[in-house]
Amino acid sequence: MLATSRLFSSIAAKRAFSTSAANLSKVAVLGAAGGIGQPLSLLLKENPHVTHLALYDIVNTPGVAADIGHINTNSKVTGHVPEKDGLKAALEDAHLVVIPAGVPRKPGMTRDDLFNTNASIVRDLAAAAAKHCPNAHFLIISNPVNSTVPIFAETLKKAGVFNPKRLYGVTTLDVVRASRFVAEVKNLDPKDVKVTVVGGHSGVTIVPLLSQTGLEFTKEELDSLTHRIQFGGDEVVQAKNGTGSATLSMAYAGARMANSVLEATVGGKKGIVEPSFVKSDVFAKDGVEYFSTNIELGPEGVEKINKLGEISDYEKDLISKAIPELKKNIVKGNNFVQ
Ligand SMILES: NC(=O)C1=CN([C@@H]2O[C@H](COP(=O)(O)OP(=O)(O)OC[C@H]3O[C@@H](n4cnc5c(N)ncnc54)[C@H](O)[C@@H]3O)[C@@H](O)[C@H]2O)C=CC1
Ligand SMILES: O=C([O-])CC(=O)C(=O)O
Repeated sequence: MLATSRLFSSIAAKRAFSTSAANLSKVAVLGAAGGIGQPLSLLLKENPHVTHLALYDIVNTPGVAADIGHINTNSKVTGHVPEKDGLKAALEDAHLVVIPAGVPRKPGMTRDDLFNTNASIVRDLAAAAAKHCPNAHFLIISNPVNSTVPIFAETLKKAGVFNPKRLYGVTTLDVVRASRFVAEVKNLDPKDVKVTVVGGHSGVTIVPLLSQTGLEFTKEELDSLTHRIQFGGDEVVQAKNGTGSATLSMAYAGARMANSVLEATVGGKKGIVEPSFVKSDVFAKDGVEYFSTNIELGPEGVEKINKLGEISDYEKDLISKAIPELKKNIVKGNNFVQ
């Protein structure tokens, strides 16, 4: 748990000076018994901002909650299944809802191949969230993120409770991977390598801006790193050989994103920047309603959406390939609800 300790050491230090209950909050995880859900819930149990961790899944959450609930941090842990209004109980009073519910890929599948199963799961969870915790912050992990975020937004809109500042498609894993892969090639410590990744979360829609790292790359390095960052998920899907996709690295990335949102919204910390697939004007002129760039978080959620900044011709070309695919994915999500 070294990485976890590092992730939360700054909060732990802060907590020693400020234990005000008003700074703490309920977090619900939907899909909590799954490959991502379990390690993510474990990491959230270590987060001192969390007062109550509500674990919801269609199966097995009583066991997961009993297990995680023995960890001696301050938060209460409850497990919920659909019976006895479990979803309502998990969502009511939630400040943050993290959603890794849905099926993962098998070799040979694209993320879009998950649409038929996951779209309705995400829509139904969004409808429940609209009813029971309309003001919460929502982190969407379920794939295909490029479509599930529009689905979640459209469902909230239908219920008249959509707040674009509080809906985040989780693309953190792309920057976690990019940092690791670039550090490997350049023989650096990943903690010193920050890579901005923009666009969406699938194949060519994932656009790393390697020109902004301050590092030099040969054309060969650019090609292979760009490909590895865009298709990093496939490496795990193939290695897992039919048993799923990234779960542990995703739990790490999801816990980092959740912590950043908590730090900004309840911890009062300023200047936190994370990438996220949000409602954005950056490519609105091209008909792209949602786009991931670095966003600055504040007490209300998304405070400022950064533009791309200066990018190379190589990256302009990548963007031009990402835009039509993104547009298609977003329209598909929107149409599913309308
Ligand atoms: N955004 C990202 O970067 C990443 C996204 N993912 C996506 O996350 C999702 C989950 O992946 P895994 O945890 O590996 O899958 P998994 O199959 O291990 O777990 C999914 C869980 O969702 C639950 N579930 C299904 N329907 C539900 C419903 N209606 N309500 C609540 N829970 C429900 C299942 O019972 C299961 O426990 C997949 O769609 C996967 O593609 C995976 C890795 C990275
Ligand atoms: O590849 C997948 O299907 C899961 C995912 O989104 C990732 O690992 O980035």
